[in-house]
Amino acid sequence: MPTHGAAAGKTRSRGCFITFEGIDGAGKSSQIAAVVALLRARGIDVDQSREPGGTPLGERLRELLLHEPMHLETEAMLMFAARREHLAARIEPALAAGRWVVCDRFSDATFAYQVGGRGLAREKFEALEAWVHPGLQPDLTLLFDLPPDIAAGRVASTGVDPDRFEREQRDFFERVRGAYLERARQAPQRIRVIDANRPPEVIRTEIERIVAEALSA
Ligand SMILES: Nc1ncnc2c1ncn2[C@@H]1O[C@H](COP(=O)(O)OP(=O)(O)O)[C@@H](O)[C@H]1O
Ligand SMILES: Cc1cn([C@H]2C[C@H](O)[C@@H](COP(=O)(O)OP(=O)(O)O)O2)c(=O)[nH]c1=O
Repeated sequence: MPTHGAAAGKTRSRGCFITFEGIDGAGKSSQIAAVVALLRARGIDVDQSREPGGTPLGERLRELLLHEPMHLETEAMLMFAARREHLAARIEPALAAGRWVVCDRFSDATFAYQVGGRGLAREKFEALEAWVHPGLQPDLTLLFDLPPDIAAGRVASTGVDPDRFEREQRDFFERVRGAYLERARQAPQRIRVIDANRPPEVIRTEIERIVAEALSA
């Protein structure tokens, strides 16, 4: 974990990159604001963002990705095109300036949804990842893990019209969940699996402990 020199009043160092992941309805959006508030209360300069999106172009690509039917490989490449722009225009400059970046989803989501959920060839995912962000991964990823039937119930209860991904069936989300857990097993130091089938306050306490650990590392 990089030092948080700006917060501690030491020499400014590279910022920390934290991502949130999980299937739709896992509850990550509800917790991101709390983490950002916690970090800001500690004097850390935080840029909160999301994928797909995070830049004007990325948000336009998000609209297409969430609503326009397309080939699986088009979908994967557009996710990485939006990410390339996001890294160049926002993430890299922020981290280089010592700001922290808290992002709702990153490349683990492409592994989970496009490789796990849709069946994109792994080598194609790996090639895109190596092209778009060689040597860069989040410093910490909080993976919200939840059975798909419970997550689907939560999504339905919001009353918001489901997008192209949210309309997928349970077996799709079983594969997405499995791919996320596989990715977590490959990078256990970086990806912390959170049992999201608990009350929000309990999850929040656990996340605050993990982030506090990151702060003191
Ligand atoms: N731990 C939780 N227990 C029960 N309901 C939750 C929990 N966390 C979030 N929710 C509810 O589930 C819905 C989806 O949560 P949200 O944070 O938008 O999920 P995500 O961003 O992971 O798709 C919202 O209505 C939210 O209030
Ligand atoms: C970043 C990313 C998102 N997605 C999908 C997951 C989500 O269904 C959708 C939008 O993400 P998000 O806004 O996080 O959805 P929600 O808040 O409802 O959980 O995009 C991918 O399929 N691949 C990706 O690389």
